[in-house]
Amino acid sequence: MRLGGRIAAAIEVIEDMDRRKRPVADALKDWGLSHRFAGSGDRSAIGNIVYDTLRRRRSLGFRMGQDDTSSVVFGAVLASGLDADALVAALDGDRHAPALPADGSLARFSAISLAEAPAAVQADVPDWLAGPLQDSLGDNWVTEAQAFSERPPLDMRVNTLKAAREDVLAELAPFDATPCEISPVGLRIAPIASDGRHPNVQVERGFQTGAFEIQDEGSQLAALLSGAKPGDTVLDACAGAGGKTLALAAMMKGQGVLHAYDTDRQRLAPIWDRLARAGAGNVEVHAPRASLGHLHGTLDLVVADAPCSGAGTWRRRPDAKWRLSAAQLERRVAEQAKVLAMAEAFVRPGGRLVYITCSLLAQENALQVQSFLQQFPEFEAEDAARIWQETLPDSGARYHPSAIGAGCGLTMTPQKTGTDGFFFASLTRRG
Ligand SMILES: C[S@@+](CC[C@H](N)C(=O)[O-])C[C@H]1O[C@@H](n2cnc3c(N)ncnc32)[C@H](O)[C@@H]1O
Repeated sequence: MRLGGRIAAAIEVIEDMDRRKRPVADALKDWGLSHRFAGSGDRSAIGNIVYDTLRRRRSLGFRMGQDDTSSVVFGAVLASGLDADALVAALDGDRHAPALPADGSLARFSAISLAEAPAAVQADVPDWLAGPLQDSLGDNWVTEAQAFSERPPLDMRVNTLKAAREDVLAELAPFDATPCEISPVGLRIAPIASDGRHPNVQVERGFQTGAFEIQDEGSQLAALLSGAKPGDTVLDACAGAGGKTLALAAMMKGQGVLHAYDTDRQRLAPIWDRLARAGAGNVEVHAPRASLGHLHGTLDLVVADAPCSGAGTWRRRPDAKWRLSAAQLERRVAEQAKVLAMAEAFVRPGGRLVYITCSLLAQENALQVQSFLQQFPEFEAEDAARIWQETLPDSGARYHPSAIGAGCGLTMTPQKTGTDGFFFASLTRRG
């Protein structure tokens, strides 16, 4: 396919996503199924155009002077480094190319400065999120939000139950993997450049044999900060597909008991295969509706990796940024309060409740913790800065906890820690 066909395909995918109000990954998958002639190079190029467009949908519309889907897709192609003349030349004679945007918008794109745009446009977020993001991220919120519009790296967590980081690093050397800057068990492959795509590391021997998992560095750090250790009794109260469960199991080195629970059997389903592959032998998975009453008041550590807006993952799921509504956010906040109220009952006196979200919104994070502490005064927040320093002593000055927002919790962001956005708080039951 030539560039014109790829642009036309990207427009088709985004229009399908908008019309059917569904995740972009589904729209892309369907496009692939109904266009089997497209090769893998075309598919990744189209995917990149689609995701680049969604990450910067508003600012691209501003720079083009119009925000219809075709214009913003053309904007994303220009933003990738092709100038307007080269773009026009590349489409010349291509019968699959869509019509060029209205006169002047290609020229306007490079002439106009984004600094002239309203803050929410510069930040590439819906208007209603400007206030909550400013309240959550402070004066620097536009720069913070812009970092969520960058392409993300591919991060992996080495499973120390099965392998050492150097061994996996050697296996992934052909893909230019490097050690993560903060996580001592993390490896990173840089964000996709131009038309390329990340390697399918899941077909590598190390993945198949459980030596590593795909997991964002922020998620790895949140698990490490929880401080689970060999011999502990732990509950992963929102285990989902087991991303944190696997990380906690590795920290516990097979000693102690790790209970994994989730209310959604569909989400929990992959956990069995993943645990087997990882060699995590000390995990007891509890099916939805199982009674965990016998564990009340007994556990050293309860991890509540709560359902949330997912705002911290906008680099990877930019479509979610535009779908999120104030009503949905309110629902997530209510669910989190419910999860915390469920989870606290399992913590023994002196034990800890660790609260994690992949969000940066204060309503889901610090304010949620404050409201919990008011309702359950037998808990107190630990100093998150101290936990960061003790857990990650080699994380360097750039990642000094004061830069990450210490207090009742820590917020990691692409801008501050080079990770997805994550919030972490540790609450101790007095006793
Ligand atoms: C952020 S996801 C968990 C991700 C998972 N811990 C991981 O690292 O892969 C949140 C999970 O909470 C679950 N959940 C929602 N409400 C719950 C509740 N009241 N009790 C337990 N789990 C709940 C959801 O089904 C979802 O799987």
